Amino acid sequence: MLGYEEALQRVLAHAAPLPPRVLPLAEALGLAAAEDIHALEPVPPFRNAAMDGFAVRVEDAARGRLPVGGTLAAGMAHVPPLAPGTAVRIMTGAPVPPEADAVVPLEEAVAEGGEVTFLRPPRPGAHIRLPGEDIPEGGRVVPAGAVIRPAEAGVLAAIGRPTIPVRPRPRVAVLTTGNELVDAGTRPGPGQIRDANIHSLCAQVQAAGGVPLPFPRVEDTREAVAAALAAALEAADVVLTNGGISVGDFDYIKAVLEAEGAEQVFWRVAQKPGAPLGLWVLRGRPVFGIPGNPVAAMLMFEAYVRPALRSLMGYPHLHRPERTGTMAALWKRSGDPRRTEFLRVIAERSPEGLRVRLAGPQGSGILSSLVRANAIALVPEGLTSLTPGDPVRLQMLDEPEDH
Ligand SMILES: Nc1nc2c(c(=O)[nH]1)N[C@H]1C(S)=C(S)[C@@H](COP(=O)(O)OP(=O)(O)OC[C@H]3O[C@@H](n4cnc5c(N)ncnc54)[C@H](O)[C@@H]3O)O[C@H]1N2
Ligand code: MOO
Repeated sequence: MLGYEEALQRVLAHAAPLPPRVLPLAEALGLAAAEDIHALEPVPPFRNAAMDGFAVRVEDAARGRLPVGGTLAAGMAHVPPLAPGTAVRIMTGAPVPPEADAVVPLEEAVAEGGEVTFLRPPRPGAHIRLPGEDIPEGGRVVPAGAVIRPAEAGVLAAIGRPTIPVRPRPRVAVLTTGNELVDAGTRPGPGQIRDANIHSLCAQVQAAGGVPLPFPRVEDTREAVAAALAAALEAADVVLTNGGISVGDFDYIKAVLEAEGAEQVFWRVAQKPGAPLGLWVLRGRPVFGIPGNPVAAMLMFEAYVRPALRSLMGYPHLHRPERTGTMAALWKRSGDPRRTEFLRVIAERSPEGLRVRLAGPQGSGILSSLVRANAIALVPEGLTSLTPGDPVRLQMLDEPEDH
């Protein structure tokens, strides 16, 4: 059976960055630039004062008292020439007259009766900001793939780009299936349980940067599954189906996908939980068949869907930080050892490094132990136990992707 690493590679091979969209800066925040952005003009565009004070010629200022001829404010379109042997009051951001070669801050000047003297002679170029000293004309301000943060938004605005082509947020349809499910706000009747996964999966989509599209719950019939799938493919870039993907009598997802002519990328992976995970491509869109058990659903999202969404968004880093921890207690595998096992663990800093213990019982329906976990421990196939002191491969859940 297909292994975890190979399945992940196949997922990423079907998650090429989405076509760019030009978005206003505020909407582009957190998204990856789709192309290199260069400045068409220098920033700042003209010589201007870095301090409130006096614009002078250095040689005049060195001679002592100077008459003050007017005031230059930021935003003035026309700057009169600086007459020889005079100073002019100037405010931060105002254009510096071409004849001036220094600005003396107010704190270093004594102004009295229309004249000014300086505590010390200014250096040539003092407190004058030069055109292009921030960004030269033609300079690259944002490389393709860089994520737009507030600083990039500011720089882009400064070069006259109120919009930018970015990789957009993928719209992700989330379809939960199962006749036993009722809404979170409903008291379950006999045999019913609340639909936890629509909430956990939509939250995971949002946390990954995507736009969740929660669909009305899908009944366990072929017709209902087919209709929901068709609607989801209309509305979304990626479809997540949840439940109904195993071998039960009412598991219709796979059969419907096949009947619709979907290309199966894989179905079933040698892993626990999440063995029945599948990926199909239908009408050019990836459709993930995610197992219904609540922990399997969330872990499969974390292991496969989250990196895929990040890849669609053109992010440079797809994977959580990996560390090696040290097992603090015994863990014994139950069942077939020919599969990767994802354990919910708590990794705690200690002087010897990260000490790792289980976050609780590891059953596929026990979501509370995922609440406590801050890492996933990956146990490779073949290993039947971990004993105290054994090294263990960790993926850190609460830390941003770094590779
Ligand atoms: N004979 C076999 N039986 C099962 C196998 C197998 O290989 N052979 N695999 C098991 C594994 S592993 C899993 S995981 C499940 C996955 O099955 P499905 O994806 O078809 O999921 P369902 O049967 O629909 O549901 C499984 C379980 O999860 C509960 N569930 C489903 N959806 C939700 C939801 N939205 N919120 C909360 N809980 C949900 C559902 O009630 C079931 O208890 O199959 C095993 N069986
Ligand atoms: O693999 Mo299932 O996903 O254990 O619960």
